[in-house]
Amino acid sequence: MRIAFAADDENETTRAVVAYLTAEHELIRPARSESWPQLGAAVGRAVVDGDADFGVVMCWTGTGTAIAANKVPGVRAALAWDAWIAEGARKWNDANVLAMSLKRLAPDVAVEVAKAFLGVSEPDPDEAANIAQL
Ligand SMILES: O=C(CO)[C@H](O)[C@H](O)COP(=O)(O)O
Repeated sequence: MRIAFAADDENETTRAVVAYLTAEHELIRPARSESWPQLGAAVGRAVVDGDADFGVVMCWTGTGTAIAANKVPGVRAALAWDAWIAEGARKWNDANVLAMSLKRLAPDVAVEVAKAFLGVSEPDPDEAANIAQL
């Protein structure tokens, strides 16, 4: 899949996520900046515009990039810190952008979270009515 990715800092965790996305998906970098509001918005726009299937954003907490992405109409960005939360965000919320903390997730956990998020092909149809209200 085409994954739009941005992070406002680089460390072992972001490098592990980039390596995974590059190996398993097509990595798209819609913006290079250290401004987390701009990065979150750029990834959100890439998803909504159809340039990417999903987005992954990372900042120190994950929250700022999630908020910035969610300001783009049509984006449903979810902050996730473990695989269950990430999988649930896709299944039950049809999230289209994953946000993670690059400071609090170990590299292997961040990759596991991204894999769980991107591993769900379709949201749960039982949630369709709820998702439609978002
Ligand atoms: O987690 C973040 C936003 O939620 C940022 O990564 C953190 O606040 C650092 O930002 P800056 O480099 O602009 O000081």
